[in-house]
Amino acid sequence: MIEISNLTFGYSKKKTLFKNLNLDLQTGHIYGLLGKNGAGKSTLLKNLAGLVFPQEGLCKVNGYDTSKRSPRLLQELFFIPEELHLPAVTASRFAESTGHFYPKFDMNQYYAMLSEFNVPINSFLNKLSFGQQKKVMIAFGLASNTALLIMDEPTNGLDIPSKVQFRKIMASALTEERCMVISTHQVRDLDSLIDSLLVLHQEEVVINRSLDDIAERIQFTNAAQANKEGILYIEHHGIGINTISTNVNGVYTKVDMEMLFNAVVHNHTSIVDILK
Ligand SMILES: Nc1ncnc2c1ncn2[C@@H]1O[C@H](COP(=O)(O)OP(=O)(O)OP(=O)(O)O)[C@@H](O)[C@H]1O
Repeated sequence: MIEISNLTFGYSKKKTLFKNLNLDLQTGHIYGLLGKNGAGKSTLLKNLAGLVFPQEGLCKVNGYDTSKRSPRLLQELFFIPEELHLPAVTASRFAESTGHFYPKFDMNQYYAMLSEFNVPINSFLNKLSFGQQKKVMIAFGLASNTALLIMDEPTNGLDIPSKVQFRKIMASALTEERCMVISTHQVRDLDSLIDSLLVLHQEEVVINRSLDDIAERIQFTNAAQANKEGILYIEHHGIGINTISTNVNGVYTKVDMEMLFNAVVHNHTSIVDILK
């Protein structure tokens, strides 16, 4: 559904953020996009949403070039940016005036999610707290039932109970026809939500793998349980040492996304190579 080929982009010609970046994403998945501050996560999402245009290469969603911003594409794509500037209308009025741009928009689903998130539907959106505004947009984006839903830092501003609700609501809204891409630095917020991990590092997507694929190739254990010859990365914590090692015995361990991300950004190319 998403095909990015040889994407080169920079806000100025001199400094590129991506160079010949390639990426293929499929429907039926929730992808988590990780990268250091300034790696270009938001910019990559904006290329996908057709809000900025490649200098070179092509970004396609459902076969449409996103830079052309065709109505047929835009009705199947919803982007929730990190910062919101919502109008002075109620959540109900907003849906009545905007929902019809999305042919599969479901008003009942929208109200059900707002109720689950406990957001007042009769207050002006611009008077709601940042977290409440985020919840309205998340509910609207999910209820739009677009084939592609892109969220930039959706959990920013959500309190702990709302993050739990967010994960629950997201998981229930995924279908085989939808693709969701979420960027965050709050790696823990993605736990038990995403099924595939993308890591953007040094102008490229260096990891694009399902968590199952990752667990098949590498193991996350403490030092005592690690396959000593296969240790690829270690991290000291208060009471011991955690390791990433090659999976030689076929035992699946839970993927520690934070540790994997740390390993990648510290340039442990052997891990990237194993996950290629
Ligand atoms: N509109 C813009 N004009 C010029 N430079 C920009 C613009 N937007 C972003 N940048 C620059 O592009 C780089 C990547 O920014 P981007 O926001 O995509 O990174 P990010 O990975 O989302 O960062 P963060 O994790 O801090 O949100 C940064 O160096 C930023 O200063």
